[in-house]
Amino acid sequence: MSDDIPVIDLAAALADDAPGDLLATVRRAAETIGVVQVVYHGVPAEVIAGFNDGFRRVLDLPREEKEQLASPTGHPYRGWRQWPDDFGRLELERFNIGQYDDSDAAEAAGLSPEHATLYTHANVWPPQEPGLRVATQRYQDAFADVARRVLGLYARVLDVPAETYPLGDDVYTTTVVNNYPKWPYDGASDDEKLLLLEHADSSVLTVLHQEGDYAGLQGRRPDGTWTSVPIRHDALQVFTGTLLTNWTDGRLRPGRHRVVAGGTVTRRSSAVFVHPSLDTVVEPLPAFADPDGSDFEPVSVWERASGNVEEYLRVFGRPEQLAAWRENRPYVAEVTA
Ligand SMILES: O=C(O)CCC(=O)C(=O)O
Ligand SMILES: [Fe+2]
Repeated sequence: MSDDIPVIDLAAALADDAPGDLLATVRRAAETIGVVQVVYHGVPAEVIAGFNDGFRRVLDLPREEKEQLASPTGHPYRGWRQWPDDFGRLELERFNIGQYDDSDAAEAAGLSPEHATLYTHANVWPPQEPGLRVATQRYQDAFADVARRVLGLYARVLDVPAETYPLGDDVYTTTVVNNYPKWPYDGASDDEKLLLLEHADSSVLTVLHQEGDYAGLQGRRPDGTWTSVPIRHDALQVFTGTLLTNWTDGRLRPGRHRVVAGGTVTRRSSAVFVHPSLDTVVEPLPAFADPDGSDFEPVSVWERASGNVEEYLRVFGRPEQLAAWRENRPYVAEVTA
């Protein structure tokens, strides 16, 4: 049953005469499961296809060619990377893209020299796909715009002014393409075939696009059970991240999700994680703050972003990966199958 992850006509929900039951549905989802699908989201089909088709061709390249697309300095959030499980079996293949190509580009876009250091490790662009850089820029901007409009909708359904969430124009975004392998091990339960473990994103909102022939993405209901997000070619999935939960003092729930293996073709997804500008400190906004205090600690977007790589490697880093990062060289995981 997927009624708890509603499909929302975003244009209708943002219209002056939006039906009350549609707004009530949005509100219920935002206050419980923290995931909605949006249709009529306004992102042109060619923007989505330009990005996804390009990355599909990249991820379909022979492994020897993809190895050349790993970050030359071992940065875990730049370029191509594979994740084996503890048995060396491929769980996930990813391509990560930073918002700016390098620190010069970040400064040219108006970031302070300190903030521009986030981009010291440059993006990797596959020479096989010369159009991908521009296609990615369009995709990331269009998805950030969807996040802005969904935030406006979430203000509307909670009856607070549209500008309540100070996302601003200078958002901080990160982008990832996920490629999940076909699962050759039959008969396993969902818990035994997790390709991406349960988590909530640390964004304000994440806007995702999924492709494949099975509903591998699942959202966690408040009672702890799971519900799948059906594949709809016209829909984008929007997850509430922990920063929005903090801003609303817990009122809007983080969309906890995971990915289960299945299907007969490679499942692909791509996500744009949308955050406020790097100089924002996120804490409950006046519209939501409880005068008796909050359980939420202030979060500095800059401290989070700048500590991200070390934190990731501390939790998930394999010894060879850590060594590569310390020695400023590419890391390519050993994969057995
Ligand atoms: O592949 C998906 O549908 C989800 C990906 C995801 O949760 C993530 O990249 O954070
Ligand atoms: Fe996620």
